[in-house]
Amino acid sequence: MSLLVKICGLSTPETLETALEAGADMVGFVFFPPSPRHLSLEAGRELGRQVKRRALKVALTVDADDATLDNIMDALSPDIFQLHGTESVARLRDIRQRVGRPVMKVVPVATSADLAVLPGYAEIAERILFDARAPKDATRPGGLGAPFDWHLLGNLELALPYMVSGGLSADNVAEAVRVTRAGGVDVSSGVESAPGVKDPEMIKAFIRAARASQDASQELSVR
Ligand SMILES: O=C(O)c1ccccc1N[C@@H]1O[C@H](COP(=O)(O)O)[C@@H](O)[C@H]1O
Repeated sequence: MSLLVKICGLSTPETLETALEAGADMVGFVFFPPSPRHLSLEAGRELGRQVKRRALKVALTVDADDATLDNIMDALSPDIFQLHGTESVARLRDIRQRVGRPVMKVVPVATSADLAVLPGYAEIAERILFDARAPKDATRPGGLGAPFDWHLLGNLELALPYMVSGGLSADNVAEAVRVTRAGGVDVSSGVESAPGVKDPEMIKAFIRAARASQDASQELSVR
């Protein structure tokens, strides 16, 4: 299966176009006011129109209430919701039913104990995204450019598809895929020149490096 590449936190037509033309499978839009990548509903609507089915549109939310989810559905009509907060399994079930779209639950990782939540989420979510656990005093639960210890996923057996994020860049994405055996990768800070400012060359380099990592692992498996 081909590696899914998600570029998250896109906020301008130009960088969105770069990600789409470079072959991103998923493009992420952040709806979380404290984030430097936060989008208004109107900006989300415009960027969403630009995608024209060339990639899956992912709406990133953090403990969003029902009204916010409804507004995002109306503006962006996302293909997937990325739930990046402390949503419980029960809340996940409600959201899944309310939006009628697949959900990708983020599991923050710092130690192996963080993986204990997986069986509950796996009943509802279509996909899991493992991200570095943010420090307690962080202003947001992700998008901080910090990696976690990928070896914690080394022996993971999960029936669901999963992706990995947290401090990825063109330089380390191949190693992250090799260690975690993730089916997808997600990046935000690692393709930016400053928080919230996406860099077209870094986006292209990341997608190239992610694709090359897969070619390399396929080569190894036929030897
Ligand atoms: O991007 C943000 O600002 C953000 C805000 C709140 C929750 C998650 C956020 N981003 C996601 O965090 C991970 C890791 O990002 P990074 O590459 O380390 O910057 C990724 O899934 C982003 O989508």
